[in-house]
Amino acid sequence: MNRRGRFITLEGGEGVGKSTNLDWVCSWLDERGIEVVRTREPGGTPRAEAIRELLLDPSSQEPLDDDAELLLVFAARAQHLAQVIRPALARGAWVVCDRFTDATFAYQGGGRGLDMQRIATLEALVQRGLTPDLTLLLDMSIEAAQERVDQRLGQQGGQRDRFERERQAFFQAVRDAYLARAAAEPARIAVIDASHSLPAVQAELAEHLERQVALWR
Ligand SMILES: Nc1ncnc2c1ncn2[C@@H]1O[C@H](COP(=O)(O)OP(=O)(O)OP(=O)(O)O)[C@@H](O)[C@H]1O
Ligand SMILES: Cc1cn([C@H]2C[C@H](O)[C@@H](COP(=O)(O)O)O2)c(=O)[nH]c1=O
Repeated sequence: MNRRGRFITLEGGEGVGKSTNLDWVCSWLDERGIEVVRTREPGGTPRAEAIRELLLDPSSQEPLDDDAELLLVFAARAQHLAQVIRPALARGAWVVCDRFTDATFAYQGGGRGLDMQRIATLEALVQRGLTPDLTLLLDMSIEAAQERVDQRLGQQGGQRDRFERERQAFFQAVRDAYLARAAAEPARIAVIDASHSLPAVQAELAEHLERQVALWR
């Protein structure tokens, strides 16, 4: 693939501020004249969003098998890559995505305890070498992030999805897996202290984005 754009992902556990900061990252790039495609996983296309519904729906009485969950995540990703991400990168747009495969290693690998090597095999099959140029990992304590989730649900209403209903140990394993990936790939994954105020978090995000823009030009 003739890849001209850049691929930025935001990652982190529940409630760390990904959606809030995704808006800000997109505006920051837009102000610099860069074409931005804002998207998310699981989802990003109508069919992939339908898979997202299956994954997040807390109401079904039928438990979702861990392997089925993993394969659904990658099925949605294959569709998203084909319909949105690869075409956007090929025409030179920058893709900013709320979660990508680091989330699979963190949630299905760390949280569910699935074999990381099996996940890596699916990653190679589906992505064929396409990985993010920069990953902004928002990190903070589980307890403080849960307070933010409660605060958001209090303000906006809605119910906890299937993942948000998991227990504390699951979220701790997710966080540990994210941090392990960041330690293994420090050149790609920047860890941002998400417990800071929004302006402080965004100042740190800007430093990483500046570096990416300088590399690109
Ligand atoms: N740095 C911050 N300081 C204080 N509050 C924040 C900060 N960042 C985000 N918030 C607030 O925390 C709540 C959760 O933020 P947001 O929805 O962006 O998180 P998220 O990571 O996308 O969550 P989820 O994974 O559950 O979708 C929101 O009410 C948001 O306004
Ligand atoms: C990409 C991806 C996502 N998940 C989980 C993580 C979240 O709980 C939900 C998505 O909802 P949010 O609005 O982004 O918080 O899906 C996952 O388990 N595996 C993945 O690869």
